[in-house]
Amino acid sequence: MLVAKTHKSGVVTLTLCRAAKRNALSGALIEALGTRLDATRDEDMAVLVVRGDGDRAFASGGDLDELSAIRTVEAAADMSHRFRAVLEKLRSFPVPVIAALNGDAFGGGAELAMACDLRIAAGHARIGFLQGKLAISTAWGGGPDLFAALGISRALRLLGRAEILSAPCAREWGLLDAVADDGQPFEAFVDAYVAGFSERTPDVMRAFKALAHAARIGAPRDAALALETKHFARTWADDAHWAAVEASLGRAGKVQE
Ligand SMILES: C[C@@H](C(=O)O)C(=O)SCCNC(=O)CCNC(=O)[C@H](O)C(C)(C)COP(=O)(O)OP(=O)(O)OC[C@H]1O[C@@H](n2cnc3c(N)ncnc32)[C@H](O)[C@@H]1OP(=O)(O)O
Repeated sequence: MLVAKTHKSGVVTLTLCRAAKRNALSGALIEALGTRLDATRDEDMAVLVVRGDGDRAFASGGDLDELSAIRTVEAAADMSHRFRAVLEKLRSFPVPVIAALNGDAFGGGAELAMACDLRIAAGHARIGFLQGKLAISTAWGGGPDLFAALGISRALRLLGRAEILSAPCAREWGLLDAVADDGQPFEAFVDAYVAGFSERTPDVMRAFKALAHAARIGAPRDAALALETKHFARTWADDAHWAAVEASLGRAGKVQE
């Protein structure tokens, strides 16, 4: 199995299972990820976590052995479209997607991390857009994502110098949202971070993700506002809202007089 799926209280986790090759993104692995995402999107969950197996790599990039068979402009463009289409499934996934970097995210692996809404990492993890070193540019939407996340100068610096950032440095730059403390087991760190989201109702997390996606794609303001009203009205009228109001007023379970 190339992509394993586990469930835990409002959280679905997809794990890239190719640790022996440092979770290098082969065509089969990317296809398996796309299939898993399609089969998962309608499930009842607050958040999706994507991680790599093992502790060396989240994903070491495109599978350099396999991709070396691609030699023409047309075949390269086709590969770019096919792989990007799978990463788009993460960008438009109906609930927030958290990349949990158990290890390094390099090249296409960094693009995969950027396709997620949030990134958290083990202390030893590194992130690097190494494409320039291989005399290629980004291919799967990671370039635009990086410029949106870091601004022009920092993104160009990372790409142009093929710099590798340590997790603490990436955290400082805002590329990572959280980094595990020294000695903190990675699973416990991920669980603790994710718990802050999984306490929310799946509907509310879908609403927040819709707004996040609108922001990512630069949706016109009118469209973003229409989305906001649609989701707000639906969540407002939902029983979960009134139960939460009662609980916050300390009236949970009391009979109304
Ligand atoms: C194509 C492009 C794109 O954007 O599309 C990119 O991704 S450009 C970026 C491409 N990525 C990279 O340049 C990073 C390449 N990988 C690494 O730097 C390293 O493997 C680390 C990720 C730091 C892990 O180092 P570590 O010492 O733990 O493992 P290692 O280097 O011995 O690798 C273990 C096994 O995984 C394989 N392996 C590692 N990365 C691979 C990759 N990207 N494609 C295909 N195989 C890969 C190695 O050949 C080796 O296979 P055997 O055990 O059979 O010998």
